[in-house]
Amino acid sequence: SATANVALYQREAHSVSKLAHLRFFPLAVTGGKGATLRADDGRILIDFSASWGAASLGHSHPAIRSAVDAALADQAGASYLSSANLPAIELAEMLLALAPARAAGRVWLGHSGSDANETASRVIRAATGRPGILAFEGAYHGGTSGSMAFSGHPSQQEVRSPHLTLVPYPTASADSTLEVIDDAIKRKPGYFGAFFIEPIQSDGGVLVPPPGFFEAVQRRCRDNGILLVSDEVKVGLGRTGVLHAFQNFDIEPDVLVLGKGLGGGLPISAVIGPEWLMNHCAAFSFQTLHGNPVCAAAAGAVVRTIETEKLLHNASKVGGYLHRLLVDLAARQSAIADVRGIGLAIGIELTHRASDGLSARELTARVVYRAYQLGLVVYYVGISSNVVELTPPLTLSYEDAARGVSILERAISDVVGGVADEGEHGNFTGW
Ligand SMILES: Cc1ncc(COP(=O)(O)O)c(/C=N/[C@@H]2CCCCNC2=O)c1O
Repeated sequence: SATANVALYQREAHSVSKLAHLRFFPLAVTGGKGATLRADDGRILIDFSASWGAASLGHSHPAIRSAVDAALADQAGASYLSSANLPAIELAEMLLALAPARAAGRVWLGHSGSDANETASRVIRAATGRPGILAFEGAYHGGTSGSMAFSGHPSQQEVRSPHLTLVPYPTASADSTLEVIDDAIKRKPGYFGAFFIEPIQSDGGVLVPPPGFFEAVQRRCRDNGILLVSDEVKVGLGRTGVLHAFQNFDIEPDVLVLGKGLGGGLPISAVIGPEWLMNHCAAFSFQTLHGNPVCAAAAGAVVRTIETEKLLHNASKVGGYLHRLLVDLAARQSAIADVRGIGLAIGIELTHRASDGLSARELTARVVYRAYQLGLVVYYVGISSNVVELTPPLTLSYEDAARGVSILERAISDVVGGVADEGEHGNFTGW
């Protein structure tokens, strides 16, 4: 019942800070298995978010449990700063073997996508002497000062670097964005050291670039000595049905950034880049628990399991099935303006409802809240907060995909039909 949730929520309100809250409904989780979460009132909910893509193997995956247990049973220290450890070395070797040739030099291990992107931007500036960074409007590269500094998401306006040049994300035509890029590079030759891209721009609204766009971006980077950095924190590691999301295009980045799903729910990230860059100097970017054997072992289990359980295939097949179900749903629900994405990285854009003056943002907040009430966990993204984002575990089954979509359909119908929501969603500000 809702009171049980509120009870745990009330306990949380008297102990846990709200500084990290990005809340859409009063979910309190006490457990989880596969693509489901158990709420503290005993309800089992389908999880179409996987905690923003981190639970890549779903919840309580045995491969992660046994890897973590083994790493803890004979713990090789708790950091790779001042001693090497086998799990971190094994993980680095695995990631180098999977990395694109241009990036296959050395691996830095961190805790999060934020510290990984921050490290990549800092070391590129230090190693090239070029302070300028190109990135896209709407891009989310992190929540630390150093990674917000070159993000373009509206939630991160106050901390932008003066060396950041944001370019518009291309919609149908790439030409106008390419002109902006050409102009920026021409004005400041030798100034830009890095161009940060997300193969699919997630928090900006699950945006897929027009064909040929990233190839054109890469040509400009290569022609002007600008390193192409693929931020695959959310859509990498199999989510789009191929190992690296950049492989959906004919490009090869110079630097690859991984996070979220790399640890399967444990905090670990990676920057993979050429040796000249990644060995620029020692003692350059470190935090105490970086490269600890437990998280490294979990990540090794994730990378191995993607292979052994053929999760690229599953992401592609179940992702395609999910996409088709949602396109069919869009034909029945005028509130859905677009369904887009690749594999198990999908965005459902909702549009405003002229009939009752609900803004797209308000409609989306109500749909997400109602879906939670009906048993589906899903959040929204987008520069206008009107895109329902699906980043379920890569292990998602056809059955759970179908169950989740039918709940989503009911949620949309209830909100559009005025059935749902006693206004409680208003207590949750989301972004
Ligand atoms: C492409 C991309 N790059 C870097 C990050 C930052 O990762 P961390 O939140 O692990 O520091 C993210 C994080 N994305 C946010 C995390 C916070 C909640 C909002 N939704 C996200 O997925 C990201 O999507």
